[in-house]
Amino acid sequence: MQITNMSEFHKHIKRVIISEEELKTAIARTGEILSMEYKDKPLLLVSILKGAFIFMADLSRAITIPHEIGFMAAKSYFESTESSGEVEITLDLAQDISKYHVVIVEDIIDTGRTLKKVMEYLAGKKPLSLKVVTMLDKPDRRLVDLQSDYSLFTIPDYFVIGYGLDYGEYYRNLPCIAEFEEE
Ligand SMILES: O=P(O)(O)OC[C@H]1O[C@H](OP(=O)(O)OP(=O)(O)O)[C@H](O)[C@@H]1O
Ligand code: HPA
Ligand SMILES: [Mg+2]
Repeated sequence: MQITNMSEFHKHIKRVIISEEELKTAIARTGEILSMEYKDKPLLLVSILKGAFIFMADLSRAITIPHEIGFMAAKSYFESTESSGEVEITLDLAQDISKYHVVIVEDIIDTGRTLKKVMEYLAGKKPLSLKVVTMLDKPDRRLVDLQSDYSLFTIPDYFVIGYGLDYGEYYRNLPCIAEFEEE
């Protein structure tokens, strides 16, 4: 799929679910909480690309204590609103994480498959501790029994786009979270 004109682009944006202002407020509050929780500890934020890139950039700037950042990439959704069921890790971390308290930064937990795979992988590298912060949690679609430690918004079973989240690689640049309109 390629979207090259604005009417095609807008046609798939059904309605705003979470506004830019609501996101900003929630991220600022989460930054404060993490800054207190990890004070005087070696903190490493690990973002799961691509979806978490905008949340990661905002959250890192909302955290006022010293910390490092790292990136992994995982993919299981292609041109579909359904998970393919196969999570592929396409980019590995560059750091040795054994001397860090690691916080995984995710954009969304949906079926939970991506997070499960990433958590198992990172736990095997024996960090000092391992927690998860997710911008969005969609518990109705969970297929794997896991929860995040910090969750900014719980959403119903809608396929959502914006603020890093895509459909077919588009819509990551929307400044809010919107419901995707299939056709
Ligand atoms: O809980 P799950 O059902 O596993 O879904 C959550 C994952 O799916 C999306 O990634 P995607 O595969 O779309 O890759 P992307 O981040 O590059 O868009 C999203 O960014 C999460 O990482
Ligand atoms: O609702 C969603 N939107 C975009 N990407 C996703 N990956 C899992 N769930 C979603
Ligand atoms: Mg995606």
